Amino acid sequence: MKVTVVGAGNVGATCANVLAHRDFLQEVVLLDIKEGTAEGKSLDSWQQAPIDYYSTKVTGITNDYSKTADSDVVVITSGLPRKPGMSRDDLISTNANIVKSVTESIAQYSPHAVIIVVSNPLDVMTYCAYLAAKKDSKKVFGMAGILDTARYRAFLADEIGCSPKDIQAILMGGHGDTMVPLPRYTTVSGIPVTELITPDKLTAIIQRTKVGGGEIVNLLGTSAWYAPGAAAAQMVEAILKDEKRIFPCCAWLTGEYGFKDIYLGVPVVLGKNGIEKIIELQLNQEEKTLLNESALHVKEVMDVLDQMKRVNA
Ligand SMILES: NC(=O)C1=CN([C@@H]2O[C@H](COP(=O)(O)OP(=O)(O)OC[C@H]3O[C@@H](n4cnc5c(N)ncnc54)[C@H](O)[C@@H]3O)[C@@H](O)[C@H]2O)C=CC1
Ligand SMILES: O=C([O-])CC(=O)C(=O)O
Repeated sequence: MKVTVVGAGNVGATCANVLAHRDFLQEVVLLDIKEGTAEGKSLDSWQQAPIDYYSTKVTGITNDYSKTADSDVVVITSGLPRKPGMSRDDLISTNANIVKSVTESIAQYSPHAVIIVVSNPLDVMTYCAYLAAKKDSKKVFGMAGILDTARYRAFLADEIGCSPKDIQAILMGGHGDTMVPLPRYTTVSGIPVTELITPDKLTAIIQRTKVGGGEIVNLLGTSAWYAPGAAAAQMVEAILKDEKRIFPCCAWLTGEYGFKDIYLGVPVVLGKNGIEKIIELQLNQEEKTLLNESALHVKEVMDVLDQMKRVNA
């Protein structure tokens, strides 16, 4: 089994390193456009192997896509991260060019690969990769929901005073400040979260989750990478081990939840074929309204991408 991670920056290198630690892959290729970056981080990862006991070697490559040939899964993390004061949407023009050209190269050498997009603005970059890959949408999807629910779960664990392992949650919508955490579908080892936390505290945690990416950008001057890299690796593992895990992922909708022709975060089953099923929850009116607002925002930014394509055509 072969995995390629494109972009050996903070998120991509973390993802490759987490995959190496999982120790189930024959090959992980880490590719970057910047000479030496992928090679250096791969070497560092291999020198960690005797300490942390794994045998999966990451191979670093500068921009030679022939070395990525026949990958089973490709994770695209190439692109600019935002800086304080920026929104994810501000990255659209630079990152759309990068994601389009990377996806075309990947499609040429690994026509059957499942593609997981991480670059921002996530929902629209996933759409961009889908257009460039020209393949079944069940094999082109985005990572955001695992990260966003992980933040929500971590904040809840702090507040409740329990292990984050025991918090199950789902969250939907775009990967932006309009995302929709779902307290009705949040439990702590089966106990409804509302029995363990006051409504005010829960509302504050939902709000903090929505701007969780920005909180880290303001602290670091760039965006997060440990949790995002691990989240993408978790998706890779679910696919290659055919685990049928249920995660919130950014998926192409064809009528689910009343939406068509849009990439949006929804619960899916992940297995060897990529997205094997989109799960449709019975949302209440308030949840539907929030999801509609989020979808409207994503659609607006998708329209910007379509407009850019027309100008560049
Ligand atoms: N979906 C999500 O939840 C998250 C998304 N992100 C996004 O992931 C992306 C990467 O973030 P970081 O790793 O922190 O950025 P980074 O700047 O550390 O790394 C990006 C890497 O992409 C490389 N790159 C640029 N153009 C390339 C090309 N054409 N081909 C190959 N490599 C290329 C750069 O040389 C750099 O090493 C950003 O767009 C960021 O906003 C970050 C965190 C979470
Ligand atoms: O906030 C950002 O720009 C990066 C990202 O998507 C996240 O960490 O959620």
